[in-house]
Amino acid sequence: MTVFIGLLGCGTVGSGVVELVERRADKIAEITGLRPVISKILVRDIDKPREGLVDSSKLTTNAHDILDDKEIDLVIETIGGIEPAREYILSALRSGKHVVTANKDLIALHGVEILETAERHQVDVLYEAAVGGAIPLIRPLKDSLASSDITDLKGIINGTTNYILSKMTQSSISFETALAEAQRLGYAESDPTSDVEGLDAARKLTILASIAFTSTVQLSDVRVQGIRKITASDVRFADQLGYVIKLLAVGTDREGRLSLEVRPSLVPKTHPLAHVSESYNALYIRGDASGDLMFFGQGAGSLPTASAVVGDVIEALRNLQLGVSGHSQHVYANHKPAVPSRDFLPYYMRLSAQDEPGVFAQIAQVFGETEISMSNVLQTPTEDGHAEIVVVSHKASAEHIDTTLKRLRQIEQVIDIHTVMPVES
Ligand SMILES: NC(=O)C1=CN([C@@H]2O[C@H](COP(=O)(O)OP(=O)(O)OC[C@H]3O[C@@H](n4cnc5c(N)ncnc54)[C@H](OP(=O)(O)O)[C@@H]3O)[C@@H](O)[C@H]2O)C=CC1
Ligand SMILES: N[C@@H](CC=O)C(=O)O
Ligand code: NA
Repeated sequence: MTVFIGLLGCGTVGSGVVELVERRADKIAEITGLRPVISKILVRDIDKPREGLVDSSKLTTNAHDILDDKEIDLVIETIGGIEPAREYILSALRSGKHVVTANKDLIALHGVEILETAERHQVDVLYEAAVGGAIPLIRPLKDSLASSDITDLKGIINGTTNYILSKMTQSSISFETALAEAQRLGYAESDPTSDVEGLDAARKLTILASIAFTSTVQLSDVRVQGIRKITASDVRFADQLGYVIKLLAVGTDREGRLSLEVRPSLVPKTHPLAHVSESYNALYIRGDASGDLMFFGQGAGSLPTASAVVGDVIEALRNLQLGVSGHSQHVYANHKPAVPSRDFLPYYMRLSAQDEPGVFAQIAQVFGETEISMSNVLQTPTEDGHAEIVVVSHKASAEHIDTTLKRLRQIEQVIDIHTVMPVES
């Protein structure tokens, strides 16, 4: 039997989905007993040249051609953003169509509304592609690992920033050139600000943390810092000190209190996360029974993301065939409070100061008075007669570091504190 599919959006991910559904149709029919056929494809610009297997006779610019088509049982959404994707998905669910989406913005912000609508209409809504591209994360957390209390999530969940930081480290190319390349390769969001500012990773962490910590996590629970302020100097200093810089997403559940953060961090070159390069993502998960696990794979790009989308299509078809649709989603009733992290970590600080006798002594005095010991110090003169100073502290709380930074800013000869990042051990 054939199941007709409507595809909303046919860009980087959507065109990969067209290719993969075509390529895997026989196998999917063999696995599920149902043959998927993409019968209509919604795009914004019908005249745009399209490569690959996209059949132009299936294209439409009218969403109703798909949403009102009674023959279509499943809708795949790869438009991105909030509207009109939200309205199209809700409309599809209300008409009894199953939905597969790669849209983390939407699931992070309107997940509860979408999951509850799907539940009411007894249809599936699946979103494995929304986090970590090809890496199975949502399903393992929802099913295989539900036997454990998950206490820690830590990883690299944005391909664009990881690509930029890897290129700045390995090839010394500029931030702007690396970002342009990530856009050309289809890793970046249509507005790459959300990648660079850490918002894309924060949305993904919201989704992961909701499932891992069985709580309705909100995007506002996540403290977010992106990589915009990281310069070639930071990359160079980190390298000299034996680290690489990575944008990490970190979530912990400590007796029902959640700490959720996305922030650039120094990772020792010997740490497994240091070797996760370019568009690859990786996530550590710690559970009380499972112990530590690490998931690794391609977190962005056309076919890797399409592989997760088509994996969800297979699950939806299987559920349809077994008559068990509408039971895949979970909405968590409780909301665990979000609190600042209490973890003690070493910190990296880069500041510039007047290159004068006695300035370094004043800086060292502040560290002494605020009782934070320094484990490493680098100082280099700059061309404009200033000094660039890097201090790596011993372990301290974020609050304690803030007090030290305030005191450092009061030193007249301290011009600016450019970068402050925790250091992973
Ligand atoms: N790129 C990646 O690596 C990954 C992306 N995602 C998510 O997948 C989704 C799609 O991303 P991506 O494929 O990169 O995005 P693209 O910008 O490449 O593609 C978007 C597609 O949607 C169509 N579209 C946009 N707005 C409208 C509209 N208002 N009405 C109809 N069609 C519209 C575009 O039409 P047209 O072709 O005519 O311009 C295009 O075909 C996003 O939610 C993204 O976050 C998730 C994981 C990885
Ligand atoms: N822009 C995202 C795409 C995948 O989710 C990223 O860079 O990771
Ligand atoms: Na995934």
